[in-house]
Amino acid sequence: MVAHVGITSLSSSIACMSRPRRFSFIKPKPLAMATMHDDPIREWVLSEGKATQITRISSIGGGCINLSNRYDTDAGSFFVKTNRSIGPSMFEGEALGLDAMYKTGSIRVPKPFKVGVLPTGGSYIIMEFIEFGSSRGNQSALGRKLAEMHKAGKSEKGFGFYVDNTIGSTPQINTWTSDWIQFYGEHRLGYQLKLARKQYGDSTIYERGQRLMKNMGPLFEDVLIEPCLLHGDLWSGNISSDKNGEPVILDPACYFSDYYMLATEQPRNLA
Ligand SMILES: Nc1ncnc2c1ncn2[C@@H]1O[C@H](COP(=O)(O)OP(=O)(O)OP(=O)(O)O)[C@@H](O)[C@H]1O
Repeated sequence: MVAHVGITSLSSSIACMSRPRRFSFIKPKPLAMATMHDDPIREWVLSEGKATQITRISSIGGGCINLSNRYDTDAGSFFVKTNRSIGPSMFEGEALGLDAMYKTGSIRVPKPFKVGVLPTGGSYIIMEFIEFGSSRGNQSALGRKLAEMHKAGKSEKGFGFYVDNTIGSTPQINTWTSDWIQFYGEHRLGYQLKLARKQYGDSTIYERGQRLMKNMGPLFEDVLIEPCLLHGDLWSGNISSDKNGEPVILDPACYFSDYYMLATEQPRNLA
């Protein structure tokens, strides 16, 4: 089983794993009660989503950070996440990640459709709704499909991503960097060490980390590391399967890096 064990998302992962999935139904508002511009989600579904009618909106549990809803319409179903307090940049990062993975034509991911701002504050993302199967699917198929994605998702800009995104709710810095050691040292290890020092006020681990960063170079002397597209937050809660048992991955924090970081978040020779 591929498991994400990054520092930032471990505690939120545990909290999320223990959450039961909950479904409840919300009666869609009749048109007269919600004018189109009051509700950009409804507006998108009834225009670019090509629906003429929303038949049901049901809430989906499972996530920790956002509210999730399924919109059933006469043009199929849509999956919608909203966050009442955070601006659109978190969902923009998610949409760019989903789009990058979708375009590799390898593993199944929901196609992102729209990100926007809610008139009452906060933001939303609309994407393809995927009907999940009952199991987590075939794990060797998952491994093969991920490898296909890594092969297909290449970067011409080096290590990083088009935007900074978030892992859980922690910012993830993706500044394009041509050298992997520099990228990993500065934007992954170094950034996390700074957060740990700020949050816990203990500089011992920070100083040890700085020493490690300075001495990483020789460990990778003869290793060729090519940037490839990573999901970036691949823990069991972000892996599922569709009705046909095909693996599906969700809720990414994508960036281009060493594919070995997929499983361990540790550089290969230090694991
Ligand atoms: N495209 C989709 N189609 C159908 N159901 C989905 C889809 N994406 C996610 N889900 C379901 O909704 C739940 C919540 O989604 P997700 O994990 O993306 O929310 P989140 O609040 O952003 O999560 P987290 O707190 O883990 O970052 C998932 O556990 C999954 O069951």
